[in-house]
Amino acid sequence: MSVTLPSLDSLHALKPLQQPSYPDAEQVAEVVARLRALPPLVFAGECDDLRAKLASAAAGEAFLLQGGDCAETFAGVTAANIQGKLRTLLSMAVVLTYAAQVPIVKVGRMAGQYTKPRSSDTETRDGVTLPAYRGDSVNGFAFTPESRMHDPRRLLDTYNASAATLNLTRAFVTGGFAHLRSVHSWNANFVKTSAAGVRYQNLADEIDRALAFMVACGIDDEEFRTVDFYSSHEALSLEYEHALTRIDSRTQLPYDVSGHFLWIGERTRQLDGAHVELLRHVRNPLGVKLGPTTTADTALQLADRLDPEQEPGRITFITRMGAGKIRDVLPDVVEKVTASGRLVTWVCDPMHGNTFESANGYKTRAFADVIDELNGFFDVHEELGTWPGGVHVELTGDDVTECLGGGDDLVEADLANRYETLCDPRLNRNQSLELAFLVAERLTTGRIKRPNPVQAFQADE
Ligand SMILES: O=C[C@H](O)[C@H](O)COP(=O)(O)O
Ligand SMILES: C=C(OP(=O)(O)O)C(=O)O
Repeated sequence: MSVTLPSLDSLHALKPLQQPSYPDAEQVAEVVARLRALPPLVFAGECDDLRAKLASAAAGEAFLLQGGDCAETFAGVTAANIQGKLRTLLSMAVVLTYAAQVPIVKVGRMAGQYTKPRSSDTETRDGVTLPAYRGDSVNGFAFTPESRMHDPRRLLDTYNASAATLNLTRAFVTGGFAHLRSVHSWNANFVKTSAAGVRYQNLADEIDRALAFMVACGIDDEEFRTVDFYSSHEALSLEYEHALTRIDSRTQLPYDVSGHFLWIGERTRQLDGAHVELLRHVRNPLGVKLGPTTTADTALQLADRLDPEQEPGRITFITRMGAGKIRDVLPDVVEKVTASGRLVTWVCDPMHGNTFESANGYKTRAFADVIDELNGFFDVHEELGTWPGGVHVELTGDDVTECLGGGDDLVEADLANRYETLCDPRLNRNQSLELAFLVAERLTTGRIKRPNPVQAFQADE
C-alpha cells in the first residue's frame, strides 16, 4: 500500500459527487487546518483490532451488528439518546450471540454519521426551492436560506459531537452499563411487554438458563461487565476525512482517525472516483455499499482497488438490493467474488433498498420488506455455502413511528405520531429487537455448519 496520501486538491480534481458547495474557500481552508491539528478520535490500533474481528466475520467465526441513526444530529448528542441507541444495539447483540454462538462484532452508525448523500441537490416546499439538507455537518434542517447554506464550520461541530458521543459510549461500554445481566433483563422486559415479544419467550428463557449456568460455574463477573464497541460512518465529506487522516506512529501508515470503520456509499463508489481514491490509501477496515445494479465485475474491481493485498477483514460488502431484487442479484456477485479466492465480509443492509413514500407523504419502510430482504440474504448464503457475515440497520432506541409494521403493527396513520428522523426512517426499539430475534432464528439453523467458503468453491473447480 502506498503511504503517500493524495492531496485534497487532487481529490477535488476527480470531481467528487455529493460534496457541499462552500461559498468561502478561505474559510474552508481555515477549518481544515484546525481539524488537522485536533487529536484523533480513535486510535489506529483499535482499527486494526476491528479489522481482525471482521476477518473472523468473513471466515464464519463472528457476525457483525452495525446500526444507528440514518443521520445523527448535533441536537441528538444527549446522554439519553446515546444510551438508548447503545442499549438497543447491546440488547440485539446478546440475542444474536446466543443464536449464532459466535462473537458479535458491535459497530455503531454513531459518533460521525453526520453527512448524507441526497438524490436531489434541492428541496422545494410550497413553491420555494432551497439546497437539500445534507446532514448537520453540511447545513441545517430548518427550511430557510440561512440554515440551508453550506457552512464549513459545521465540520468542527461534527468533530466535537463525535468526540462527545464517543466519550460517553466508551464510558458506557467499559463502566458497567453494558453488563450482560442488565442487557438480558432489558430483553426479558421486551419479551414480557411487547406484542411481538411473546413469540420469543423460549429463546429468552434459554438465555436465562445459560446465564444462570455460567454464574453457577463461577465464571468471573468481570467477563460480563464490558464489551468492545466501535464507531462507523459514511466517509462522504472529503474535507473532513482528509483532515482526520493521520500517519500512525507505530506503522508510519495513514489511518482515517475520524472513526474505526468507514464505508463508501452506493452513490460515491465509482472505481476512479475521489472516495475510492482517498480510502484506498487508509488502513481502516472499509465497507462498500452494493445496490441492486451491482455486477460481480464491479464488486471484484472495487475489491482489487481497495484491497490489492487481499488483507483479511479489510473489505466488507454491505449489500442493499431491496427485497424484490436480492434473490436475483446477490447470488452471482457472491459466487464470483468467492470463486476469485477473496474472502470478504458479506453484510445485509435491508433498509436502503426498501424505501417508499406512504400515501400520507412520509418516507417510510415496511418491516415486512426489511425482513424479506434479510431472509433473501440468508437464503442466498445458505444456498451458496457462504457465511452471512452481518446486518447493517438504521435504528434508534426511541419509540419513534417511522417504519410500518412490526409487532406493534404500525400503520400509515401512525407515522404522524413520532416521525423524527431528518433523513431516512429508522426501526424503533421494539422493531429492532424483533429483527434481532428473527435474525437469531436464522442463525440458529445455520450455526451447525459453517464451511470455509473459499475452500468450498475451490473444491468445486
Ligand atoms: O441514507 C441514505 C440517503 O442519504 C438517503 O436515502 C437519500 O435520500 P433522498 O432520496 O431523500 O435524498
Ligand atoms: C446513504 C446510505 O446508504 P446507501 O449508500 O446504501 O444509499 C446510508 O447508509 O446512509
